[in-house]
Amino acid sequence: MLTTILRQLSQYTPLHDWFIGLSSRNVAPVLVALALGLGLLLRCTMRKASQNAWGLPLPPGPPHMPLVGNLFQMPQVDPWIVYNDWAKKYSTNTFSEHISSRDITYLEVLGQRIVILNSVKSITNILEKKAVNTSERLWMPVFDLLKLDWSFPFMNYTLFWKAHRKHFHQHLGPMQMEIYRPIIEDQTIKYLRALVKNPHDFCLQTRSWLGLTFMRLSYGINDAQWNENLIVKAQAVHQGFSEAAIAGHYLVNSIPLLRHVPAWVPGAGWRKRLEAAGELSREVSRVPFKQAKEQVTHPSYEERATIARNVAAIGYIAGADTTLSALYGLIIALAMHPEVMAKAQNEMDTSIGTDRLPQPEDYERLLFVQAVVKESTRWHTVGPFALLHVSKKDEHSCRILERFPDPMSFKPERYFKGGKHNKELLDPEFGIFGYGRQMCPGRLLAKDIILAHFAMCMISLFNIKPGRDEHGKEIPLEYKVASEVICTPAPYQVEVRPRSANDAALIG
Ligand code: HEM
Repeated sequence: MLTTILRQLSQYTPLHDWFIGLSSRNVAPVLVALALGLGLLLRCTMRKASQNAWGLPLPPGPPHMPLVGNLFQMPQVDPWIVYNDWAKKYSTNTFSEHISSRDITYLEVLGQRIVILNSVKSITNILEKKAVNTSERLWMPVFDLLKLDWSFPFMNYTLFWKAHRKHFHQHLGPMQMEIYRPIIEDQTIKYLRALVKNPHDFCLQTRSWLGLTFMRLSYGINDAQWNENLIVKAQAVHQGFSEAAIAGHYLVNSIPLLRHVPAWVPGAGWRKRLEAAGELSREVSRVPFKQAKEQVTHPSYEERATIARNVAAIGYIAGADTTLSALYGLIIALAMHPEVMAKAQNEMDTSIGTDRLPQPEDYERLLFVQAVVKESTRWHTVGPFALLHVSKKDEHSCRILERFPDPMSFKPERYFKGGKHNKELLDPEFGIFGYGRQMCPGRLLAKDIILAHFAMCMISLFNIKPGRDEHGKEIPLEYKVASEVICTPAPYQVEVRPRSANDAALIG
């Protein structure tokens, strides 16, 4: 039995061939070796886990620690490269005669079938046309400990999920953007003023601006301290979920029985951390809604309380880090391509002048700025694999690649042909926000923040350049991603300064 489990688990490690030869007689020394290895591994990951990719301290509290860290994780190669190789090796055409074999990769891991969709055609056929069958979610054992039953991105395709979706649309549809703009604008102005005074903390300030904006939008409370306290807790829940959702991060996801290991058992510290995060998750999903309801009138409070509070609570958790990652992608793209920045600034100066701040209405006219944002969301894809879709019947899950010529280059010009919109090219928006019935319901808000507020303000008011070291020498920028559930550019340093004194004065 033990040897079988070890052989199965070893599929994820470079030791697979060795484990195949394992017999029940030599299993004891292997277990001792594994225990020692595990101890070492936990020590290493513990040090790493005290900071996130951007070097920002993680919020206090749990759960920053995987049980079996990197042992079962994919090798440190960009996952899309691995999936592309798999597409060549393991493609199949079992599912439909209309889809070619390179469109789909079919794998079986620990008895679980995984289907990777490699093309727009297979995604449309499977996740959109057959959405009734392919819109379930994967519930992991660790989610029970994290008490994520309120979190609707993990709900199956049920009436309860539909009620959440409807509520989300009612409050984040195109008409509602007008209601939210004053809040976004107020927070944006505060952020830009702070940035002019202190351009060094660009990354932290951008994060804080988005966090406060999302909390204000979710609960309607304009109290920075209240919102900040809540952000710290929501961030801990988000971190817990992000780690839990990475395949192989928690052994309990592969061996659900481990859920029942009591927290006092030596080595079960992971359970304590998950349980503490679970308590925070309950708190975040209930308490702020109750407090806010006592303080403000917010349109959503009139609705069914459970759904309204679940939707409010997920706004920050699903929206803030995804949007932040997209902004970090845009910023590094601009800093690495001064010619693109100059062309976008020129378009803004000629279309709206230099004597006022850009307004959301302006962006319809700014075709090149729009192309810059489009290209940055393609070049730096925040969720390259969306969230897993699970099928009810024997069908499928996830997604990937459609070809753009020279895909690794940042070229907003690719969206134009003969001076006009290039209709031959796939709109990168296909895919960025997911597929079918579970396509991201926050996409209008995300686009509003990214384009109508952030991109226009940054491009028209600031110059963004590579950062400098203590000798004043430019630090070369390199785009790499720290790939997890949400892909974030690896930390980089940029210099963000107003283009002129006049620009700084416009912010007040
Ligand atoms: C650039 C920013 C964003 C990106 C790239 C993004 C991307 C995604 C993706 C890929 C999915 C999975 C869709 C699928 O399963 O096929 C998703 C789902 C979701 N997103 Fe977003 N998102 C962003 C911003 C937001 C914002 C601002 C909010 C909330 C205000 C939000 C709320 C949600 C929710 C609630 C779901 C789950 C939907 C469901 O399961 O029915 N997202 N998002």
